[in-house]
Amino acid sequence: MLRRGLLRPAKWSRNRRIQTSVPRLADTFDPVTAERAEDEVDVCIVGGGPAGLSAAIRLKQLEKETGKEIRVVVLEKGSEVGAHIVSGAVIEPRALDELLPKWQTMEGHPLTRPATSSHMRFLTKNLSLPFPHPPQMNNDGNYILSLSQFTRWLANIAENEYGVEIYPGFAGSQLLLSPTADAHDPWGNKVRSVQGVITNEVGLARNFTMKSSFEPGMAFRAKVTLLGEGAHGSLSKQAISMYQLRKEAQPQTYGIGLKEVWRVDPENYQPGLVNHFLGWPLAYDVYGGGFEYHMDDGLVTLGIVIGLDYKNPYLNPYRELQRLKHHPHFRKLLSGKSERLSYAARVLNEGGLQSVPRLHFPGGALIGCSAGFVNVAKIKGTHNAMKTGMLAAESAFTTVHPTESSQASEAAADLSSYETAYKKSWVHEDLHEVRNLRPSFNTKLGIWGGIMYSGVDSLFLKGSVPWNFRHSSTHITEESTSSLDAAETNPASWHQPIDYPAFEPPLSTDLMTSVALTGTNHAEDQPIHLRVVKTLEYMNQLDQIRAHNEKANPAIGAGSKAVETCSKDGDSGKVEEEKRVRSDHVRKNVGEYAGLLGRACPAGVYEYVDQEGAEMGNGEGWQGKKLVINSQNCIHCKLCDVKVPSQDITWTVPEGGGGPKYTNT
Ligand SMILES: Cc1cc2nc3c(=O)[nH]c(=O)nc-3n(C[C@H](O)[C@H](O)[C@H](O)COP(=O)(O)OP(=O)(O)OC[C@H]3O[C@@H](n4cnc5c(N)ncnc54)[C@H](O)[C@@H]3O)c2cc1C
Ligand code: SF4
Repeated sequence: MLRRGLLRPAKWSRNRRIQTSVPRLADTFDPVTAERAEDEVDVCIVGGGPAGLSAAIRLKQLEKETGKEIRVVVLEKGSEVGAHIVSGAVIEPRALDELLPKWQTMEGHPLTRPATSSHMRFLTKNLSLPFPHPPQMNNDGNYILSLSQFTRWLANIAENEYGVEIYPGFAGSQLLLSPTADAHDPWGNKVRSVQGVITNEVGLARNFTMKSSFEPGMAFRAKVTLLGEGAHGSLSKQAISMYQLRKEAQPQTYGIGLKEVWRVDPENYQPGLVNHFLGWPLAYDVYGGGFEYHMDDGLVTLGIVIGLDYKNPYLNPYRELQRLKHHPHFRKLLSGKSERLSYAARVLNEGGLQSVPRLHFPGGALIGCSAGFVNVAKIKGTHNAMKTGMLAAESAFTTVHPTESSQASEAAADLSSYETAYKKSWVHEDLHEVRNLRPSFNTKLGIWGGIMYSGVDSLFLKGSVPWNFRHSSTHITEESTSSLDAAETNPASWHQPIDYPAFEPPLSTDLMTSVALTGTNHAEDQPIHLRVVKTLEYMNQLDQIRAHNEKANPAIGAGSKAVETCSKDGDSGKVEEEKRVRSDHVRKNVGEYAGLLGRACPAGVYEYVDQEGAEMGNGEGWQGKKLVINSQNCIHCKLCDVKVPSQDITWTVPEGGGGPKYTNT
């Protein structure tokens, strides 16, 4: 795999256009007028997860089958493929069976531990009671593995057997738009098409001036751009908003999954065992539960998934996971010579079928969890992510190499055939059957009503009813890009703080001890990638991008102006505006929601600290409190962007290669 700063393969320079003017150091960087190196590819895939890698392999298989050459590039923001992958994971191999039918005979494949028994248990504080599990949770034929290791294996195959170009350490930070409106969005509006992706600049200082290590981001100009960024991707969010892809779908909803990997005492190891847990420690009105999967090599992955529509701002997902391990069941499992190896967290889509947006836009498409194909009843999304990647690849291939019956076109790539194929595929069936289960927990009948409805639907009705439940009665329109989960949060005054038990190391530890296990690192002096910006402003800025691009260098379009509110030196209007936004943020989040992010972020990035002395009057705080963002700790889970009640945090990509370094999550 290519690493940033190393020699590029011959192919790299084939179409690369390097412009000659060198930026003066300490200048402020302007992303719109910047001169960049360019590379031309047929298909640019953002994200080296199961969806992106499956799409890449399928494209190259079609090249082999037809003899028609296609250049495929995968950009991955992690320092290597798998470094940012977090999953359970018990996976259904049906998409893999289709993609690589001979995988069982392939060297080093990681599907070595079949799931041999699956159980559901209901926990009270001290008891673990058997509970009937829905048929969807049957794991016959499935495998327990580390998805991080699975993607590494898939990346090797993509690269070494099929010639996919994979560039880890390259974060897609902007969509490259056509200079003029050359296409129509799904609703008939004249829009600019996506013509590729611009990667993040490297070597910018916190105040946006250029350090000696500065390298502008590269433009990957592509006939087709596939966004496979996983749940709540930052470019996907822009595309969904720009092309109104959610116009006919319900808002997406999310859960936060936190997990640990333990090497357990051999006495407690039951290879192939899958346990799911309902009940304690979560309050009765919180959707979620625990999991425990016995992988290969004496390793057990355990964790908790919590619906982000939780109401009580005092809830602390990290403390819930630590408390879960205090249950007698987990105390026993983790006793003796057991040792914790890893900690990780990531949001996952829970919206299901009702929340799947339009999948294609002029020039590209959303694949995998960028669109949101997790089957919540199964707690599985990998099979659907892979299959949608494959379906999009087939559509992309025909766009790049039109058949005699499909006309070659100069216009932006149209991947509507992918949308049609998805609707006819087993992915759609998989989601259709369970579409009412998760939203049934949001009816007036509450959690117990949801459990009862889900039992009847999953056992007998199997989704064959004429109705579709909505995710919430909260007044958020389908077109809105605001988060439904954020809107579900209650003011702190409606709740009591939660009294979490003290940590009992090594069974349960403080947050920073866990974060240290993620290997997270970001270059210290870089612009803060967690931008405090009002959502409405963010949306207005997206509109401005389009206008701005009319005037800007037509070769290299849009992007980071949309998410850039950090002030630059000497821009006093912006400094004042930024202070006002931060002050509003603190007033809303501390004043009404007891500083929710200080608890909810699973890496301790946000702190509402006391302002001191001269700082008191500088206008960026509220009633003696100010917001501190320890962005170097961010593990890229995306919770803050989804859950912050004020909807004024936008997660953007930091320098490529930064973030966690997961190996077995
Ligand atoms: C706690 C938890 C438990 C789960 N358990 C299971 C399970 O047991 N079984 C199952 O099947 N599914 C499970 N899932 C869901 C499953 O992990 C996802 O459905 C699957 O990973 C989606 O694959 P993807 O390729 O769409 O996205 P991801 O796996 O999220 O991969 C996206 C990749 O894109 C990269 N990326 C993102 N943005 C950019 C950018 N702008 N530029 C460059 N790179 C970028 C990321 O670094 C990442 O490598 C679980 C999820 C979680 C969080
Ligand atoms: S800052 Fe946001 S994305 Fe980063 S770890 Fe915290 S909640 Fe997750």
